Amino acid sequence: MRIAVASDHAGFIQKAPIIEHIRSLGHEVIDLGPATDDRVDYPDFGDKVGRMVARGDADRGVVICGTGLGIAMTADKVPGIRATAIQTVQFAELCREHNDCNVIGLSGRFVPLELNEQIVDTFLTTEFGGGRHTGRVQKIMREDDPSFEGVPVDFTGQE
Ligand SMILES: O=C(CO)[C@H](O)[C@H](O)[C@H](O)COP(=O)(O)O
Repeated sequence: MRIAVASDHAGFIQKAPIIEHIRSLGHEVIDLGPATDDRVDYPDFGDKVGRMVARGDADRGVVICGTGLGIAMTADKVPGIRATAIQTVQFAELCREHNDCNVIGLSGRFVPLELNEQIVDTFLTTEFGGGRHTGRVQKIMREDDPSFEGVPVDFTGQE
């Protein structure tokens, strides 16, 4: 697969080893920066990865900031992206199996590299489960999203 990767200054320390790790698994990596650990704004980099995955120029994305939260929030704003911050291997598995997550946010400050590498392994090897999850994922994406496939949305209880 082609994997887009980016960070901010707080995630920068883990970006190179995570890229190396992803390449060692046989994937192609597109490094969307930054090139140094100078202070930057994480939304600029979350957005770049989200757009690249949404365009289909990358299959999945990995974004790294201090917590993994803000950079994942930003990627998730791009239509077609289902991004979330992940801190455990089990959540990495479930975000793929249940949510067809295509971008994960990692914490460069609070989660050790070894655990983040295991999270990435799981994120890249777990397939979407389909079945009962398909319609739910469609409801996440709403009608104006390019990946919406026409499943009727029933937001029960919605005003
Ligand atoms: O975690 C983050 C956003 O969710 C960022 O990486 C930073 O840790 C956070 O914005 C704090 O930035 P700082 O300039 O390093 O204090």
